[in-house]
Parts: sequence; C-alpha cells; structure tokens
Amino acid sequence: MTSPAQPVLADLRDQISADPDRFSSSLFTRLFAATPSLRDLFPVEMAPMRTTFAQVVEHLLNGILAEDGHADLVEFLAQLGRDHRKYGVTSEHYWVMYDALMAEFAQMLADRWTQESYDAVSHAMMLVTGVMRGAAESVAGPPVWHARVVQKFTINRERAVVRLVAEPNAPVYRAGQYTEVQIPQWPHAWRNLSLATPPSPRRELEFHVHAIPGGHVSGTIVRSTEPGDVWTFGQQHGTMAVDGDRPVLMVAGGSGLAPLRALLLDMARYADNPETHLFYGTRHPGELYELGVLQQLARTNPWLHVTAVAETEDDPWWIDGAPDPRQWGFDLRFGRVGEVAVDYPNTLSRHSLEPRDWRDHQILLSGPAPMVFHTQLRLRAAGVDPSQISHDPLN
Ligand SMILES: NC(=O)C1=CN([C@@H]2O[C@H](COP(=O)(O)OP(=O)(O)OC[C@H]3O[C@@H](n4cnc5c(N)ncnc54)[C@H](O)[C@@H]3O)[C@@H](O)[C@H]2O)C=CC1
Repeated sequence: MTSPAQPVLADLRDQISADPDRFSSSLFTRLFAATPSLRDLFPVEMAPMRTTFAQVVEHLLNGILAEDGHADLVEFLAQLGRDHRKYGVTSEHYWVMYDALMAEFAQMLADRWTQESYDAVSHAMMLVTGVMRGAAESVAGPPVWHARVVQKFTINRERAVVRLVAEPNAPVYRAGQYTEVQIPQWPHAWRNLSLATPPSPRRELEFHVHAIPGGHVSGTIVRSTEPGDVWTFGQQHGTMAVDGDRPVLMVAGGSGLAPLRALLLDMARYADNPETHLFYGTRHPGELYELGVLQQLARTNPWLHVTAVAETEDDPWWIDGAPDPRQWGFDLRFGRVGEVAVDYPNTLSRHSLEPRDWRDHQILLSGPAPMVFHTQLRLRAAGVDPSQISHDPLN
C-alpha cells in the first residue's frame, strides 16, 4: 500500500478499535437499509456478529498496512469469500457491502474525506470485496449440502455420538478433516465439527459431541437432536494426515479423538502402516467411551498401540456404572494425556524410567486447546522439533 494511504487507513483502524460496536452497528444499519433482504442471512442475536465483524475489518486493515504478508492476507480473504457462500451471500452483495463500507468510512473521516483519502479507502475496499467475491465465484458446486440424522446415542449427560447419512451430491472429504455444520434448531449458527469416520461409500457420517458449558449448539446436539433432523454442511477443512514415512504418535483429548479415530479407521483399510501409538485421555476413566472400537482396531491391526489415560482414578457420581477401562485390555495410566505420552517409559528398556524418544515420530494432536498447547510445550521440551507436530487450528 502506497504511503498516502497509510495515515487514512491507520486512522480508520484506530477508530474501529476504540469503539468496535459503534462501527459494526452503524455499518449493519446501512447494509440492511440498502438491502433489507440481507437481514435474513444474519442471526437474530447480532451482538457476537458485530464483535467478529469489527475484529475482521481491523485485522484486514492491519494486514493492508503491514509491510509484508500480503499473500497471506489475500489467502485469508479468499477463504473468507469461500466461507461466506454457505450464508447465502451472492456476488451482488459484495457491491452492497462495498458501498456501505465506503459510506461508513466517509462519515468516520468527516472533513478528512478528500479525493486522496477516497482513493486510498476505495482501493483497499475493492481489494477486500473483490478478492472475496472472486474466490467465492471460483468454487464449483453448491455452497451447502445436507445429511439426515439416523441415530443418536448419549454416552453420558454431556456427550453424544450422532450418525447421519449424507445426500448423494455430498462432497468427498478426507479422513482427519473437520466440516462446517449448522443444525436445524440453531439456524445461522455454524460450528466446526471433526468427522469421526473416514469417507464411506454409503455416505455415512459420524460426529462425537461434548456439550461444552454455555455451548448452545453442542448442548442442543447432546440433548435434543433426533433421528430425522437434517443438518446443513458448508466446507471441509483441515490437513491432518498420516505421512506414512515414519512412526506416528497420536495424542487425543476427549472428543478430540474424533479426527484421529477417522484416520485410524482409514489406515485399517490398508495392510501396511507405520507403527502408531495412540494416547487417548479424558478427565475421568468412565468417559473413555471409545475403548471398545479401539480394542477391535488394535486386535486386528498389530501396528496400533493404545494407551488409555484418565486424570482421576475414580469416576464422579454422575458417571454411573461405567465399566473399568482395563476390561478392554489396554494399559490405563493416570494424569494429563500429554504428560503421560511425553513421560511414557521406553518399553525397550523396561527396567529403566527412561522416557520414550518421540523425536523420529510424526505427531498428531487433537483435543481441547489448552491440552494441545500444553502437550506441544512438553514435547518441545523433550527435544521434539515443532515441524513434527500437527493439529487443527485452536480457535
Ligand atoms: N480436531 C480437533 O482438534 C478437535 C478438538 N475438539 C475439542 O476437544 C475438546 C474436547 O473436550 P473434552 O472431551 O471435554 O475433553 P476433556 O476436557 O475431557 O479433556 C480431555 C483431555 O485433555 C486434557 N486436558 C484438559 N485440559 C488440559 C490442560 N489445561 N492442560 C493439559 N491437558 C488438559 C485432560 O487431561 C484430558 O486428558 C473440545 O474443546 C473440542 O472443541 C473436539 C474434536 C476435534
């Protein structure tokens, strides 16, 4: 960006960051006044949307003002454009947004809205809306697809497994990916959920959901989803995959097992796989609900080793009657799953407490963000190179 634009865009960025809600409220008022039908694309409750919108515009202005990183900015905008297809955003809407942004910025700059500042702001907003529109137009296929719930079972009061069958035109995904999901009870609310199964010719999908405290969508899935519900899906994301050229360490926390489970089921289709050690951890032993499936997998696939991990030795009162995880024949350890994996003894030297050396492994982490963060730190302290470790984005 040429230098005359810098002060103008920096000024707008500072005004937005000083009062983000005022900016977003005013912008959305302009947008809905210009094209009232746009209101239907947004949720009833606009507060979270206003916050996110201001953050994104601030991020974009920072990106434009930065000396470098413009290729990342363009990719971010392109992804944003592709993501917006699922909301029903059309090419025409980008012009409406451009006009609303220009009008808002003109008001914010007041008597500093000169030809020069108009040119600078217009150039930046053309870039933003143009890249998003171009990327959205270049995607083939419908913006959304659907699948019908055929089965749901609750594991305990907080967790459920949901199985669906996708419509015939559903896109192909890769094992280990996550997808954008909207449930009928919460129109306009999109969440990312990892697929717990690899692609199947019968178009069956499985999701493992933990009702996070205060999570409207995850809570509704666990409590109210029923066979017959139709879920809507957007795009698939994620690059977690097994390279196959070295042994693999997988560390899964709670429902974070889902994408690793999909990868393991996919690997089990082939005879030749790298040695893989999965550490599967939850807070309480009775929450280790997938050990039956993992036992079947480990029995028939000698390359797979599973260690079950729980933070506590006993279950709380509300996990009633869960079988002892050791009945599945797995080693059960206590502690945080990442710590247990990093400190796991080297079985080759059974009489020493020397920990296993993971430095030649490909490492995949999946679970709550603090667990992924904490496990990464512990692995790096144990000499693992960060390039060996992958995980999905933490937010
Ligand atoms: N692709 C992915 O990365 C996926 C991530 N998730 C995320 O995984 C999470 C699953 O939640 P839950 O099932 O409730 O797991 P959880 O809260 O029961 O924790 C599971 C494991 O993480 C460890 N852990 C938790 N907090 C930790 C901390 N601060 N430091 C170190 N270790 C910690 C626990 O010791 C336990 O072993 C959700 O936040 C969900 O968003 C779920 C599915 C896929």
